[in-house]
Amino acid sequence: MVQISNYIYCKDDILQLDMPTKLFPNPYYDYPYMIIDDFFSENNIKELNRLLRIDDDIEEAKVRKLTRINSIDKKLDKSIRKTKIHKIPSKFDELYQKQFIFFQKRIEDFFKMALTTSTSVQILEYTKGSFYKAHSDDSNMLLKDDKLVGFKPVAEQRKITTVLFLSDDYEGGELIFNYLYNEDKEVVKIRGKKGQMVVFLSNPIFTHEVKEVKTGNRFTLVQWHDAVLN
Ligand SMILES: O=C(O)CCC(=O)C(=O)O
Ligand SMILES: [Fe+2]
Repeated sequence: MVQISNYIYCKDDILQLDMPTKLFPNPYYDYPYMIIDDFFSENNIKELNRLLRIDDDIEEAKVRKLTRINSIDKKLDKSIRKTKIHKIPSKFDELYQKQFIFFQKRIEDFFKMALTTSTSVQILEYTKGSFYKAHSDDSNMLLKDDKLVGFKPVAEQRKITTVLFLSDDYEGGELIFNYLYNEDKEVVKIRGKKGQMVVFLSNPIFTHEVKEVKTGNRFTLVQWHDAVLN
């Protein structure tokens, strides 16, 4: 294991792989990711949950599946991802933008980057049985005979991922960082409280997964951000 911050370690084998977008935050931090408490207030979360739970304008999420090296099939692949997507209600889109601008400087200082453009906001719903298998947000995994041999960037400017937890009344559904471990050599598992945002780098070191939801509904608001390094 290689220590990448005061309390977090990274598996050695992953570091040997071909990974053009590899990047780490400052190694002197306690954690290599940021947690922002109360990005949304309790009242806002409550109102947004009410709207989402009656919203039936949902879409099944698609995943770009890498079939052969250099060939990406955009088929819906249920073995990789099973989630639904909601549009953010417009009132909350404005509120989200306002809050994001408020926290942007802190995010930029933490990662020593300047954010440029961001994707539009997506609200994901994970009902019982939903999951999202291990993936990196800026690259596809390159497999050879079912063995991971490296990563191929799909979005080189994409540097930062934000996940805002909108609910916490569910079991399962942990956000796992597959290659990161704590001091007790346990894989890093995040169980965000509603209203909390987790901010992490989008590169393969921060490959992540959402474990299957066992009960309840897990809602997250995700966004990917392009940035330039300071
Ligand atoms: O729902 C989550 O916690 C993570 C979603 C995710 O990894 C993504 O959309 O890229
Ligand atoms: Fe992701």
